[in-house]
Amino acid sequence: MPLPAPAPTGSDRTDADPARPPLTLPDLTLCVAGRPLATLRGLTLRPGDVLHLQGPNGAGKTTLLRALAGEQPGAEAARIVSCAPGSLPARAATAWVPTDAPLPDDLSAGEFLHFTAALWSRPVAPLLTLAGALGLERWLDAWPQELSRGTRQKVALSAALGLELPLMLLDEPFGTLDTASRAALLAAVQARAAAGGALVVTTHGAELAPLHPRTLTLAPA
Ligand SMILES: Nc1ncnc2c1ncn2[C@@H]1O[C@H](COP(=O)(O)OP(=O)(O)OP(=O)(O)O)[C@@H](O)[C@H]1O
Repeated sequence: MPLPAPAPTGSDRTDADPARPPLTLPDLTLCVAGRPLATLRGLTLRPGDVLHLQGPNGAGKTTLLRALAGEQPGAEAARIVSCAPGSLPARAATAWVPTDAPLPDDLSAGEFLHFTAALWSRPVAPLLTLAGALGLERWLDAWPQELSRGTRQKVALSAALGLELPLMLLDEPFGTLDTASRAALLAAVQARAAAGGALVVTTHGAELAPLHPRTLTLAPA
């Protein structure tokens, strides 16, 4: 399950720090099952950067995000807050929202937001504020199985963005959202960046264009 992750404590705490860029990606070849998939030119994401990760279907966008989240090999050379992907400090600094993010069956949407905030030792207010902006008030007492796909995604996005971690990895976050919710999500992404968060966002569309993001296009290896 992408969220929650271990709660950061003591020296693991990774609030935005310009001296520790949220993400450093060297030139690397992304491999899946031992086969080269895509090549990346190196980049460093600093607090406030929004990176639009783009490329055709099958280029490896999701694979790269999963590797950065520490869920599979492939990006061992990357550094997240100066630490290896999958390490505790890296995971403590990263909010990862895949497409169709799973939610626990035994928590209502609101309970999930409270649980996530408590696990990360963060205030729940930002998570609830985002949930409100995404129109989730009437769904906070509902179980995941009662929610539509887009509504579940809004819950996961509210949890991830509301934690206000240094790095957010969002895979096709606009894909299941209605028009009003897309605008609310774009505003939330912009606010996180303005507050010093760094975000990597995949989308085939032009939703991020108003933010003038940096871009990284995956090229076949
Ligand atoms: N665990 C795996 N084993 C083998 N092949 C895999 C594995 N994971 C992904 N792939 C392959 O890697 C390629 C890249 O997939 P990925 O989902 O990362 O692409 P994407 O750029 O996100 O595509 P889309 O735009 O369709 O979401 C695909 O050909 C996929 O089948």
